[in-house]
Amino acid sequence: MTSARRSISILGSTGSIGTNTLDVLTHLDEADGFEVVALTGAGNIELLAEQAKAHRAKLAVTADESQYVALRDLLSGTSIEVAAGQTGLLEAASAEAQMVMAAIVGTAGLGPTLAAAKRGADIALANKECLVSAGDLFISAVKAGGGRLLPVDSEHNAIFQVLEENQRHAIERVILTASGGPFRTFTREQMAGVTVETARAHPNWSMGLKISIDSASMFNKALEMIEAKHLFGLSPEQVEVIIHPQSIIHSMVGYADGSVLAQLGCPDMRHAIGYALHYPRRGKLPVERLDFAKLSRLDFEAPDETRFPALRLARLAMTRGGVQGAVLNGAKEVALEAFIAGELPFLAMAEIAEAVMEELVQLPPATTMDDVFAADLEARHRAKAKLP
Ligand SMILES: NC(=O)C1=CN([C@@H]2O[C@H](COP(=O)(O)OP(=O)(O)OC[C@H]3O[C@@H](n4cnc5c(N)ncnc54)[C@H](OP(=O)(O)O)[C@@H]3O)[C@@H](O)[C@H]2O)C=CC1
Ligand SMILES: CC(=O)[C@@H](O)[C@H](O)COP(=O)(O)O
Ligand SMILES: [Mn+2]
Repeated sequence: MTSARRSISILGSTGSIGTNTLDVLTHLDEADGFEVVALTGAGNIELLAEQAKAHRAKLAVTADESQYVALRDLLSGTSIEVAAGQTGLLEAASAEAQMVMAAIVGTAGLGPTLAAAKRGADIALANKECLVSAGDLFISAVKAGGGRLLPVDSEHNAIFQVLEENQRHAIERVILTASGGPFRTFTREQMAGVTVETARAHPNWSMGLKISIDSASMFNKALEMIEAKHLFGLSPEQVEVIIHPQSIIHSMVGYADGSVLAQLGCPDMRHAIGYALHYPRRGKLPVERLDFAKLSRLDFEAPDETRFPALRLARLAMTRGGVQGAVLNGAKEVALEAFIAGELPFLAMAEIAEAVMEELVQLPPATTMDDVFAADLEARHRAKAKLP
């Protein structure tokens, strides 16, 4: 008896996670294969059209409404439907695919991912901002929809792999590994004048522009601390960070008996993506195998919250709770865009995020998603007002 092929939509298929996901799909055994339902991108419509044709997608969506006609022209003569804008993204998220890879960058991914979660799709979650901004409300939406939440962010995927469900009561801590980024050994004086080009040059991972710069400021790890808290139901004190410059250990779980379980692999996102696509089984993946003799050593250092204040801000956001995660992330996104545009120095990103968090410390906790979006918007307004 043959079982029906599973189906998947990829929100953000033209990005780093999106293209890696399509690559993994092409390498899956026939029995593990997926039909591709919807693919979405934003500015890169040539790649989106190419992907949609190659993977026989039913729907291709650009988030950029001004690109609708151009995308439609690129796909004319095919049976692939075309849509654009926020409505198009929601159409893609709502199309009947069993799994949705959430790989849009930033808070822009929250609305569409939520729509997919509410209709009960399994969510392969790369977009950490969903959990940073909406936290437990996002988890509740997934639970109410009835789909699975499969972490794709490499650290959280690692924890998911080694977290023994029947030992949940005995989890003492999770230890997120951090590469330290390109400025791991820099003084604050050295960091003051860094450029986008040096900040985007991650030592180990090939990723999109924004997450690469977030790794350099360690805002990426800050977001991941908040992501881990919500994903695994932890207290702020249970979330630790350790600098591990080689990015071979992707994270660890420490148990009440002192044992620490870790997941290791080469720094290649196809590990985490492939794990989510195969889940709950494991399957073959086209990734490099670790050669421990060549590796010879793994290093660790304590994180420095003075040089990388983003980590301190994450702890503040976790301890305060409420909408402080949404505020931190919204303000950070505005500051990051300004840094990328050459309008803000590197160290000012954390200064702006902290100032906005202090201004909005009294915002009440979110009871609905509208409260989350409102907090995000307010944080953006406040951050914009602080730009030079
Ligand atoms: N890259 C990685 O290895 C990892 C990424 N993540 C997380 O995964 C997410 C995606 O990251 P990454 O793949 O690096 O990002 P990229 O910048 O490479 O890709 C982002 C994707 O989102 C699309 N996009 C951009 N802006 C919008 C918008 N406003 N509305 C809708 N779609 C938009 C882009 O379209 P287009 O390119 O066509 O403009 C692209 O498809 C992020 O949340 C990141 O933090 C987590 C762990 C690892
Ligand atoms: C691949 C991945 O999950 C990234 O989030 C990565 O962890 C970034 O590296 P840093 O540890 O430098 O933030
Ligand atoms: Mn990560």
